Amino acid sequence: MSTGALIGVVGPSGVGKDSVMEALARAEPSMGLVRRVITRPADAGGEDFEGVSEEEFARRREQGEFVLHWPAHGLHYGVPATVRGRLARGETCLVNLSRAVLAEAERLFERFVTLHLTAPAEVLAERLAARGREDKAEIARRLSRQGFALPEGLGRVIEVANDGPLERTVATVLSELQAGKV
Ligand SMILES: Nc1ncnc2c1ncn2[C@@H]1O[C@H](COP(=O)(O)OP(=O)(O)O)[C@@H](O)[C@H]1O
Ligand SMILES: O=P(O)(O)OC[C@H]1O[C@H](OP(=O)(O)OP(=O)(O)O)[C@H](O)[C@@H]1O
Repeated sequence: MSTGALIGVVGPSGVGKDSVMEALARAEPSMGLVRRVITRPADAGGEDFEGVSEEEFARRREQGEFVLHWPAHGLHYGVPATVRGRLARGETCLVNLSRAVLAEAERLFERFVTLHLTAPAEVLAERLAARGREDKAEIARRLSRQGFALPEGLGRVIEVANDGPLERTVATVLSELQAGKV
């Protein structure tokens, strides 16, 4: 069996990373979602994640339980190393990443694809307000990162606008992935 591809989904806050990942997994049952470990209260809402304390996160990091980890928005995010077993069993996995770890992810995973989602600034602002997980100040901080570019020299990048219906984004992503025979 061939190794599964890891699809790292990136883009500015509010662009729809989690929504697109969930819709892709619904549309294509061979794709699985990676549940991240985050130092965020477990009942914050939004994506399905495992909420842990700072101490527990540090303990897991030191034990090598994360294959990737990074700080952002005053939180710590970790990708459980168990994703390696899933990929080895041929599963295609979707994971929400920071743009800052893409080069490292390419080095670590044999079949890595970046899915870069985009949307106009006013759409991001409207969506973050409607999502309601963060207060106004935190939304402003998140919006200020929207211009943050992808690192130079990445291998395989698929860029898709998520400014229309989710179904359209999903169809475009699936056809781009198939075109590249991921
Ligand atoms: N294509 C879309 N059309 C309309 N609303 C969307 C679309 N994609 C995402 N949303 C909404 O935008 C908000 C932010 O989406 P989310 O998936 O949390 O983005 P991100 O993970 O990139 O911050 C959510 O309330 C979600 O329901
Ligand atoms: O370095 P960046 O590419 O800007 O990404 C920073 C962080 O933002 C996102 O987090 P999260 O999903 O918690 O926030 P979001 O839903 O508001 O994007 C993403 O998953 C990273 O953890």
